[in-house]
Amino acid sequence: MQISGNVAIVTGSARGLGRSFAETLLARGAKVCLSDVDAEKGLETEKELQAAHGADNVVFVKCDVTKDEDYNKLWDTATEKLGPVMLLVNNAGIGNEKNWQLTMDINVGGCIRGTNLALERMGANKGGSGGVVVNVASIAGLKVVPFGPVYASSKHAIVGYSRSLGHEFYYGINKVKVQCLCPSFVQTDLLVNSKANAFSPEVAAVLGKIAGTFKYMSAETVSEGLIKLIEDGKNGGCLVVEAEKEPYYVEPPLA
Ligand SMILES: NC(=O)c1ccc[n+]([C@@H]2O[C@H](COP(=O)([O-])OP(=O)(O)OC[C@H]3O[C@@H](n4cnc5c(N)ncnc54)[C@H](O)[C@@H]3O)[C@@H](O)[C@H]2O)c1
Ligand SMILES: CCCCC/C=C\C=C\[C@H](O)C/C=C\C/C=C\CCCC(=O)O
Repeated sequence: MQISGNVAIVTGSARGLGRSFAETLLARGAKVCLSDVDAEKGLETEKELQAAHGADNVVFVKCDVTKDEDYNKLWDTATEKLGPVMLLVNNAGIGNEKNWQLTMDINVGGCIRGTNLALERMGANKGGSGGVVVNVASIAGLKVVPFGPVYASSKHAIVGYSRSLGHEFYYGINKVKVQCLCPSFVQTDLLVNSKANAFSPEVAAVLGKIAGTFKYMSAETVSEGLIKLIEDGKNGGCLVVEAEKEPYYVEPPLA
């Protein structure tokens, strides 16, 4: 899909990777609707990005991805203020092994709620003109993660969901491409919060050593991966982004 001139929604974009995705899409000529459960930080980010990219190109709408009614309002406001939405990046996510229900509801439920709404609003079979959904999974959706089994299972679910819905069978009906992005580590608040909500002190200690164990990438490196995924337009594509490697597509076995 061409990015310039199109309208995108990015969930969880008040900070971290979501903010970087929004900045990169804006730099490529898209209009972006920021959204987050944290309205204070979201409005601060809106102000900064409007100053950098133009007040008519960025808007913030509060949306808790666990709430259907918030998603509906988000889509309506984005369309009203920026134009027809062609790209949804389901990015909001947490790592809370203690509150596993919340982790599943945000990480998996948020992607499914957002994707369902996107199919309803963009689907060619529903009067829309098609579009693209990118679900932000993680390399934790493809690997064993001893320090985060709940987080890993939420990300495995997103990979399976995106690859399945990204099947040609669905595209033939709705003309909406569904893809997923699987980054390795980036230093964001996610890691800090995951450590605070770790399953046990032993696991928290392991999370405290991530910096010395794995290589971090910049958020910009991951954002370049997002752009590649959107521009390649590989329906059902699952793109891995790791430090010091070119981004690469994976097809888990038994496909
Ligand atoms: N940081 C990494 O190393 C890394 C690697 C791979 C994938 N990811 C994924 O990238 C995404 C973004 O993570 P990040 O590292 O930028 O984390 P982050 O904590 O910096 O940002 C997450 C954002 O999501 C928002 N959020 C939390 N709950 C929400 C809800 N219910 N509704 C709406 N917004 C909500 C937060 O307020 C925050 O702004 C997550 O899905 C994460 O799993 C992160
Ligand atoms: C308790 C939650 C787990 C940690 C969550 C915090 C940050 C998350 C970052 C990313 O999503 C990556 C998470 C795990 C990566 C898993 C394996 C790393 C293997 C890297 C490699 O082999 O190169």
